Amino acid sequence: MNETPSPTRVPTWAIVSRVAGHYLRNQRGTLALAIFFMAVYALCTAALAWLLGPATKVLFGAGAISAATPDSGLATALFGGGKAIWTLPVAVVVILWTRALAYYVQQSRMDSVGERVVTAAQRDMFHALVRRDLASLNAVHSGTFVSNFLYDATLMRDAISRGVAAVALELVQLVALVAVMLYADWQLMLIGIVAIPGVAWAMGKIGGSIKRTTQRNMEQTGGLSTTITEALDGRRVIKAYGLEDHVTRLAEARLTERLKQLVKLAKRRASAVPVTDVFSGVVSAAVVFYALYQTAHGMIAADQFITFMGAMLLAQQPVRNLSQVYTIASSGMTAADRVFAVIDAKPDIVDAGNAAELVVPHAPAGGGVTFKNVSFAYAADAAVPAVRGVDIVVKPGSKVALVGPSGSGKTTLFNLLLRFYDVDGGAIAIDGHDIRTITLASLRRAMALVTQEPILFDESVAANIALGRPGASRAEIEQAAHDAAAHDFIAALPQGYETRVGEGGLKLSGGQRQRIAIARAMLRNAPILLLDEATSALDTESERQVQEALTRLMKNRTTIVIAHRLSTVADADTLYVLDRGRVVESGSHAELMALGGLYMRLYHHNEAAAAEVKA
Ligand SMILES: Nc1ncnc2c1ncn2[C@@H]1O[C@H](COP(=O)(O)OP(=O)(O)OP(=O)(O)O)[C@@H](O)[C@H]1O
Repeated sequence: MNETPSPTRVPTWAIVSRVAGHYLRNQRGTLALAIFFMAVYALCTAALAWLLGPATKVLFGAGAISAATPDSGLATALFGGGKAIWTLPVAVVVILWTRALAYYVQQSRMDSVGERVVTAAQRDMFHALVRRDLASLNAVHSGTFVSNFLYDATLMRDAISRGVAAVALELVQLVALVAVMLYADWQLMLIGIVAIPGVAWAMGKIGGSIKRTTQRNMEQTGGLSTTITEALDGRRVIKAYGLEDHVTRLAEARLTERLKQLVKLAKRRASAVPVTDVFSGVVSAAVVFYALYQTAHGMIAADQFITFMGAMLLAQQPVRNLSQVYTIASSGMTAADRVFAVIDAKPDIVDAGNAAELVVPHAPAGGGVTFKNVSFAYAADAAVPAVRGVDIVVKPGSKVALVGPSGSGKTTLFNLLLRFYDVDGGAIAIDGHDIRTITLASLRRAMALVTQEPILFDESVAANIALGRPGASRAEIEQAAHDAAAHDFIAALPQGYETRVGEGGLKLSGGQRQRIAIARAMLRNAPILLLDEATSALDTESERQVQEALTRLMKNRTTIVIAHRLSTVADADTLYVLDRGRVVESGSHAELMALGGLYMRLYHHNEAAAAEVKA
């Protein structure tokens, strides 16, 4: 089973432009507000650096302030004439409070943008997921999808709310601080700029490594989700066979493997700040050296020097944060790539361009099904066709049974009729219409499928029945339940039709679940009924009740039934006996028994097994 749905396929710019164009587009207002407050935050930081000049003047006297300083007029107006003792502290408080408010607004807005983007992406993922072909759903383990949904989407959110937000915030701050540094001394500033290529190169290296480690980590998270879903889905078998230790070992192996990658990732991420510090340390030393040289030669005033150093020290934090942002963004890109891979997966089984809506009347007017020379092989086992040269005719209103040993192709024929897969050769038609020429929705509307293990969702009984025909009235739901011999037990449940059935319908017995599934099929009122071993998992009493319900359900409908217990289909109009993908015999029960072939052997084998069970 493929657990690696998406190696990195798309360039970074394409991912960024897709997030921006598709997901951030309708959040422009919030983004503009956040960016405005980021600018306010940055200006406040720059103002703090600038304030160091006047503060120096106050502390060291007027001689400390450079006459050439362009803002000395403003500084004098605000802080001159002894006012500084009041105005300077007030300015510090006002700037810090404004900065705090700006931080809160921009951060909360950006977080909400991140959450909205992720929810929109999850919505798109789910939409694409449920519309995928069965083949592609089968090819990826459900645990991987769970991890796409929860883990990858969260990394994507972090990249936006902590990554994009921080990039914008820190960049604006950096620009403002650079402006202060330039104003204080442009030559010193040039020395500072020398560090940028070095830091960028180092960050590129670290980011690339983080991307690769994140990719592996995501795959392992998918594997871990798989182990957890399997352990929960198989809980009954695990308990019955005492497999707790076995599955715990599996989970531990996954966790240990994942931990290794997480530790590696943590190391890569943590290396971003020190690497930046190494570069900025060298540059700071060079700046200090040159500044001291200038001071010694009377080329720079004390307030300029202090302002420059203040701005440079304040700039360390944005530079550090930017280096970390790169690591968060790298993970987010990898995650977004995987998320988009899920969203972009297009089903192969789609409506043909000129597909028509098929309306199938109930028998006897319609509902005839024909398989003509049908062949099909699953992609996983392309060399061995699952069915080949199959010819089956199901007349409207008749009951046809598909029988045969395990693996002979019975379920595959259902899969093909429902167009879960397309035939490789031959054709399937309903009332003479090739099913590839009609819309998928109308094709599937014409059929009701009742499976051996009915699928119930953790909703109310009424909601589960209503899935047969969304929008059905309460009276119609109850009528369907009556017809399925389910009304009495439903009425006896604690909240009647409003009782939740539990995960997978676990709060109900097998027979009860089956009758709810039959009620659902009753409500669907489809002209063609597909029964897949509908009674084989039940005890005698439940089977009798379900069988009665099924008999009512089959009235005026074409029925195709897969059966292992041949006694339940002895009354079928025609039985098709499959063996290794081919129809080897067909006819009524009596005809097939008279033939004395595979069917007769299977029948005797069945009878003997049933007698053994009774004994
Ligand atoms: N999703 C799949 N991918 C690959 N091979 C498959 C798949 N499903 C079924 N097969 C193969 O196709 C063949 C027919 O399987 P199918 O499920 O149609 O048999 P069946 O008659 O319904 O068996 P059973 O009575 O045991 O349910 C088998 O060899 C099986 O291994």
